[in-house]
Amino acid sequence: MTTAPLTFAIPKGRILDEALPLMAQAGIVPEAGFHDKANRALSFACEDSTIRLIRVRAFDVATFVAHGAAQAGIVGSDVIEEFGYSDLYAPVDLDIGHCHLAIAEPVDAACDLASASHLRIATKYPNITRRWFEARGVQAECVKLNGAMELAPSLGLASRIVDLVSTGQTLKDNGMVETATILPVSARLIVNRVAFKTDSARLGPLVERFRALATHRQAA
Ligand SMILES: Nc1ncnc2c1ncn2[C@@H]1O[C@H](COP(=O)(O)OP(=O)(O)OP(=O)(O)O)[C@@H](O)[C@H]1O
Ligand SMILES: O=P(O)(O)OC[C@H]1O[C@H](OP(=O)(O)OP(=O)(O)O)[C@H](O)[C@@H]1O
Repeated sequence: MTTAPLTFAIPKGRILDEALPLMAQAGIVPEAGFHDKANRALSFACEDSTIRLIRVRAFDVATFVAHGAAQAGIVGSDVIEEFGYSDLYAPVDLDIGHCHLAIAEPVDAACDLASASHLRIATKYPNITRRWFEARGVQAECVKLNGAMELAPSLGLASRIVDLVSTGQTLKDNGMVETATILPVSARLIVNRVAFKTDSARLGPLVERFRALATHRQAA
């Protein structure tokens, strides 16, 4: 009987450049076609034929793995927190993809965050945002956007945004200032909990390889 390859999900964009060298050290090396920008394929064989890669949007990495369509993957802790999938196990902080989730407002914001009881906030992270404000007695009405959050205040869509910040350049270039940090973010190895039990022979060593690499990076 031939066993199906393990499906390993990775995000298309930012994390990928940092994740690929780490994956290679853990024995996951995609076929050459993966690096061809003109290639529209979404699923790729690996040098190790027991693993195949799928390249999907960051939020979808968590969904594929939580539902068992992929058995493991790499995703930001922001995405893990936002979904809160109980079927996801995130055993290793990979120490890559560092940024943070923050509240930001226009430099000349009219209303004071401390005295507000209700706020309209543009974000890709409505669950994290609602929870954070609720814990501080503020009702957050979230307008879900998928990008370009920084435009929302100047166009009257929301008074604040909750978005990822890395260098702070995007906020600066759009006349905004960070007022609070909600969550530090880094990329994690994620595994489907059921698969981790039923396919421990393959997933156990894979997790251990990434764990050893992360420990080594953090010690360096
Ligand atoms: N400056 C940053 N801005 C956004 N995300 C960052 C940044 N630095 C690290 N990240 C991480 O990268 C992840 C986004 O990954 P990536 O860009 O691969 O997603 P994507 O699939 O291209 O996103 P989208 O679905 O928004 O198009 C975030 O979830 C976060 O964990
Ligand atoms: O602090 P900085 O270094 O400027 O990075 C932060 C920006 O990066 C992300 O956007 P991204 O470039 O991923 O595009 P997006 O708007 O499509 O999410 C994020 O949403 C911010 O807009």
